[in-house]
Amino acid sequence: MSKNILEIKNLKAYYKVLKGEVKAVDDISLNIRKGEILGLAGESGCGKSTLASTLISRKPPLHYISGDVRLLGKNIMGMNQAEFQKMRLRNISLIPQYALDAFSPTKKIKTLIRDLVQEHGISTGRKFFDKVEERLELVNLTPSVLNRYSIELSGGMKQRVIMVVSTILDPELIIADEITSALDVSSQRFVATMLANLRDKGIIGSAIFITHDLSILYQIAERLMIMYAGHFTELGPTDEIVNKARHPYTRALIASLPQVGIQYRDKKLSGIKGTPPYLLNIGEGCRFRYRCPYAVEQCEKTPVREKVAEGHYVSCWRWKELGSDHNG
Ligand SMILES: Nc1ncnc2c1ncn2[C@@H]1O[C@H](COP(=O)(O)OP(=O)(O)OP(=O)(O)O)[C@@H](O)[C@H]1O
Repeated sequence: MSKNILEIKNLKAYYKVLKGEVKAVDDISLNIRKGEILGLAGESGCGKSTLASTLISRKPPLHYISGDVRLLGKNIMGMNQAEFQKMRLRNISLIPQYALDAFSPTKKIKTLIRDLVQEHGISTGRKFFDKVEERLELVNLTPSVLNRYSIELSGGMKQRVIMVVSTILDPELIIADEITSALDVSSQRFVATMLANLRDKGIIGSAIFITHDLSILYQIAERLMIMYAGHFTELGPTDEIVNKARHPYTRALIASLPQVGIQYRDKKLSGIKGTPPYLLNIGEGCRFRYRCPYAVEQCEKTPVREKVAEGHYVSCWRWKELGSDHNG
């Protein structure tokens, strides 16, 4: 059997809007290995959440365009809603941001959990809530939160409740989408570490951890993938990406690693002027070329993905000559 839980090949998913197509996920390839935490990072608008939505829901105006996505060997892009729903929570599960806030503040957490999982055809009897209570303790919450209202919980507590619900059926793959972004620094670390603990205990298999915050990924992810403006930029072991990145954009991200408590979306990338391009009907070429200090004529063509070292890939025409000690 494959050592990969998820295999994504040349995936394209675009928003179809009145003026054309927003190419938010454009030719992304990525395998998720059994048991790993992969960090997915990049500036706001680079397509991280769109990649998560493409895997989980694909609601209009988001449309799958092409490419192959296999979860546990099954082609999930070819599945209808009912077929995919059977894999939700059991095989693949999303931990969304702010999930509890979307529900009625007049319902107790226990009722909210019941509503959430019943949508997936899961029975919510005594046995189910015994397991919920056990899991709440694992994330340092007491079972008493079940009888409280969501407005009585802090952001970090709510995120941990959602983590418990999303992982209750021990899914092989978790996608955590910006689950730490709205939290203060100590809660961010706590929630991220909790997710890593669930993996270490074998409760979840693998995870894709999406965040703006590279410093959190540095602590919990074995590999990092960087996206820029819907394109693949760089992928590799975390240490190698942090210390020996080849892509000028990755290097700029690393160079702009925030001081404690400042997220880099709140801060301009040091040394790089400008903002990411608008992805509506965007054409050929490296999408970073408008901001890249090393851009040349060749960058008008979309770079191909090349192997730098074992497990380390980059999409930049100039990666070899630039080496790994330039500064974005
Ligand atoms: N419903 C939509 N219709 C059209 N374009 C969209 C829609 N949702 C997102 N986009 C565009 O798709 C691109 C990718 O957005 P996405 O939210 O996936 O980025 P992100 O990296 O997750 O950003 P953030 O970190 O801010 O959440 C952006 O250019 C965004 O404007």
